[in-house]
Amino acid sequence: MRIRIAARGSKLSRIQVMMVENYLHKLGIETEFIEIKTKADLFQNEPLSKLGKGVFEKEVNQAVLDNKADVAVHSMKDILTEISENLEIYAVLPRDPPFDILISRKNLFNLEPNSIIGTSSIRRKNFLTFYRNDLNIKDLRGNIDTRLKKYFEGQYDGIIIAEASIYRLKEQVQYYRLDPHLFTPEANQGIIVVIGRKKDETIKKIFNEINDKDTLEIAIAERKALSIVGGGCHSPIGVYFEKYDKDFHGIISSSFGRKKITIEEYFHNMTPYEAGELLGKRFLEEIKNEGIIP
Ligand SMILES: NCc1[nH]cc(CCC(=O)O)c1CC(=O)O
Repeated sequence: MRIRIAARGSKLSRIQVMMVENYLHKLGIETEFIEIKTKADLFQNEPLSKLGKGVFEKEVNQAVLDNKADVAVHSMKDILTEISENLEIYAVLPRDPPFDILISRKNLFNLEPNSIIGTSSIRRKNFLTFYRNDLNIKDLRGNIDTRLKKYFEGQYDGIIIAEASIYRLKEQVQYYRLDPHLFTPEANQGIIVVIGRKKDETIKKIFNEINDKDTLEIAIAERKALSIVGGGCHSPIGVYFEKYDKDFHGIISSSFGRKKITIEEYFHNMTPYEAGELLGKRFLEEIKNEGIIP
């Protein structure tokens, strides 16, 4: 048995594939890596907002649909919009650190005024300006290793990225973890997902053994909450769920100029769909009450 795995060729993407391969090799299954170039790789200097939807995953998933590969491996937060009806989620790996981090020599509240902070995420920009409207936010694009290089070269006083990236690349750098109540991560951040063809029962079964059930439930709750509030890929709204035994704990938050709306709640005896839906609905109610949406 040999499984062909499609993914992007960036350093982070290759490591993510190796993490999936480790599980397969333990089951005695051989693997083959198939590198796919996506829009995000071909236009590394363009702002993501200009490239449109599906920049990280479209071509990778297409390789699976075309039977050039058996499965696709992605950062799950890059596939928050609906996937093709002929594809489905086969498995998720246990979640890596889900938080955002500030890579800097000073923490968020000790940075000098006018410090140059790099991020291209609208969610991160909005949270940053909510806490510190005296900072100088500069765009920061490229693969994670490119972004780190720009920081080490001194182009920025700090950059904000996902902790999972540093964890997977095993980079040694000083950083500060951003509290999920203050800086709520993007839905599904830190989760690696394997996607395959709907009808391929043999391969689906193998990944069923690898799947981390709690992580999948958390991922579903976060996706459900985001779909209720109408956010897609790279939404300005952060969503974060944790699971304790049978209970879910959820945070949803977004900054609107000088205002920040954050809802936090525990959900007892509920499915991830129900918990996600309730959290999303409470957030919508709140932004209506606050006059943010009519
Ligand atoms: N948008 C790019 C992207 N997609 C996934 C990750 C991090 C890894 C993960 O969340 O699994 C990153 C980098 C970042 O947000 O800093």
